[in-house]
Amino acid sequence: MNPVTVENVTVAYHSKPVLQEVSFSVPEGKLIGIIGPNGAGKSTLIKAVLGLVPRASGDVYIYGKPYKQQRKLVGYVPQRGSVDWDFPTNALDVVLMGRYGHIGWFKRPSKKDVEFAMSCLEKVGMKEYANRQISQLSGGQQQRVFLARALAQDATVYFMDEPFVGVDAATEKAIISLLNELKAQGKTVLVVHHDLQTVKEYFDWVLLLNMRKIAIGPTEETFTLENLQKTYGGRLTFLHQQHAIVNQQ
Ligand SMILES: Nc1ncnc2c1ncn2[C@@H]1O[C@H](COP(=O)(O)OP(=O)(O)OP(=O)(O)O)[C@@H](O)[C@H]1O
Repeated sequence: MNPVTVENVTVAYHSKPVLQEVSFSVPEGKLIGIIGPNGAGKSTLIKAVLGLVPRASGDVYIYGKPYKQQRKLVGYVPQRGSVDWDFPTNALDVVLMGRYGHIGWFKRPSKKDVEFAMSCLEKVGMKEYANRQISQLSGGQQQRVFLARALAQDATVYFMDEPFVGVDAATEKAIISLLNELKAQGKTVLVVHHDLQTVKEYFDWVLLLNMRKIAIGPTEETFTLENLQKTYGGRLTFLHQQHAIVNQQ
């Protein structure tokens, strides 16, 4: 069964549509890049799947059932910029938030939960920052803490919104090896991604989006100049660059 199925989803902000009749399914155990220009509706698509913005129409299924019934299966890494980092909390507590689906909101986390959260921090190289206030972490370190929180969720399907933005090369490598680890465990990971140069290297599948679904499928067949042209429109200089990228690889 498909981990994610989106059927005819339309989303409008203040009655202006930003996603129109988007339909697709993704296969299990793949890393899938969501690619498209600024304002294409990539973040909105993720939020619509997770029920964080209302859909004007359409349905979303996670392993064949509505998201509400499958919440526990789904992990989310929001855009770093969308979070209030001044909120007074430390890295460990942020990661423990990922466990609440398992713990229940009104119970205290057990020793086991804390140990598991610490092991997630260790995986992203942030164990020694467990007690550090999140406002006192660098952007890349904050991003790693978010990934640790997603790992703590122990989900089956992950949605990540631009996890590579503002991180250094070492952190980018750490994140991509983590994504590959999740994939090796049979998990499905959908990632909003901007750097077209790394698409072929990182992703098994791509979803090209610009208000509508332009194309979806295995990267090799789908990440073509023709599809990029359809996705990015007539930005000529830009497309020349893409032409070089597509031809280089
Ligand atoms: N809360 C909101 N209220 C009104 N309009 C919004 C809201 N959030 C997003 N939009 C608009 O919806 C469109 C799609 O935004 P979205 O953030 O989904 O695009 P994106 O593809 O993720 O862009 P980017 O690559 O710049 O992050 C944009 O035109 C944006 O201005």
